[in-house]
Amino acid sequence: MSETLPLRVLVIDDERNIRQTLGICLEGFGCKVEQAATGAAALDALRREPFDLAFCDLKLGGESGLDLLPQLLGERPGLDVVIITAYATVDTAVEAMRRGAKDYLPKPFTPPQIRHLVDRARDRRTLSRRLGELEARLEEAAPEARLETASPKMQAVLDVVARAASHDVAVLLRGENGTGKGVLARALHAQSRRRDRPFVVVNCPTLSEELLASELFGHARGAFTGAVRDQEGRMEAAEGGTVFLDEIGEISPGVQAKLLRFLQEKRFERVGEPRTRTADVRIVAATNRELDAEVKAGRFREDLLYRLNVMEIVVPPLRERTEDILPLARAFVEFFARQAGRPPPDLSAATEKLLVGHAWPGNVRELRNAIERALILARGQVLEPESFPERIAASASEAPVLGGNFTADEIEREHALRVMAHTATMEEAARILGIDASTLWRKRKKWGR
Ligand SMILES: Nc1ncnc2c1ncn2[C@@H]1O[C@H](COP(=O)(O)OP(=O)(O)OP(=O)(O)O)[C@@H](O)[C@H]1O
Repeated sequence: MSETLPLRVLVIDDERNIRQTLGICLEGFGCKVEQAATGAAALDALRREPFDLAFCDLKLGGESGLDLLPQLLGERPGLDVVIITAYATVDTAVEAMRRGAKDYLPKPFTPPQIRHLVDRARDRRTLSRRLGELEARLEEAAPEARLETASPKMQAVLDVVARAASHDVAVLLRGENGTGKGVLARALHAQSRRRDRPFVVVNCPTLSEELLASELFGHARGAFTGAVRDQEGRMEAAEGGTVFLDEIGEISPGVQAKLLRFLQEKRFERVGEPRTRTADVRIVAATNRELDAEVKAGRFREDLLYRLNVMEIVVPPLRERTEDILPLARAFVEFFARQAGRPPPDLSAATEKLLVGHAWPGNVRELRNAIERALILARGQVLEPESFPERIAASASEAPVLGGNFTADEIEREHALRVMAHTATMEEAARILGIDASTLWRKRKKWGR
């Protein structure tokens, strides 16, 4: 597995000697170090680069490190600040902590003391990341992702994900709803050198244009109604990590332009603020649409598509990796049984046949929901087909298959329904089917859908 990103440390001291000694020592512990001799230089450096840790002298020539402290934190709220001083007294230590310092280092200091402070800063960073992950998992009550697969198609996808992880390029995941694009984006992050930094999800279509721009890039107080204070965006919050943009095909032209600039230059402005900021994040985007078609239709910028799909990964639908159905189903049974505090039931042979035979238009999400529901309904130690919804049971026994004993009309209906299951609009489905939307509309009425 690749190295993680080094801790970025800013040393703020007016004495060149101290800056250099501390710098050499920190570099020896694997940190990336920059130096600043004045408060203004320190603030400038913080604006340019998101540091993790700062060592700040209590006396900076005529300036006071204690007064500088709130300004440093105002610039980077997540920064860990350690105050250094030759004038150690309990009072200044308490005051420094009160103003937001994380630690206190009396001069003269020794390398083991510095190492201890660096380790503490690393631990804090890891803890806050893990807390974020746990909160996200609690919110979704999601089972552990199962990344083993017996399907050659899915294995090929996982291989590309592993390769993409070690190259810091933008990745576009394409696939139907519920195929696990979010799960793969998370896996990619976890295998990359950014894994100790945040993984942040932005669900694009749930927000209006203005709110999405503000969600991504932040806003200044008063930028729009309801913007009561300055707010950082998800790009800043994810500094050093990965931002997962779900349903990227849905974003408006205005946000497309902002995102393109960000991908080109890593620069952006908060909504309503002239100042240009930078953020170092990897973008992973996902879509269930044919973005090439969206480009042709003039709804999606071609230059943005080429920035997003430096690597493109197509995630196969569950019906094209039937080998995965039962292992996933068993993993979900275990998870939901554990949640309910009961022993996991077995799948009967009839249930296994049913699950493997269903087309799963909603993919892994549909399978997960079906198992969750079945566990609520089934009391016994074996899950039988009766605990599954009618449409799943029916599709296993009756779904027409190519080359089977079915009329062309039945095959057409099945094909059209499956296409409609993974398209956002009737127009899109009609385009794929090669008919016009009004014809599809009439056919649907005839089929009772
Ligand atoms: N390999 C896997 N192991 C365990 N759970 C999975 C796996 N793949 C998908 N899931 C589960 O299936 C559901 C859908 O996954 P996910 O949200 O990643 O799909 P998606 O393709 O991003 O869907 P959408 O396009 O609708 O956002 C989630 O509940 C997720 O936990």
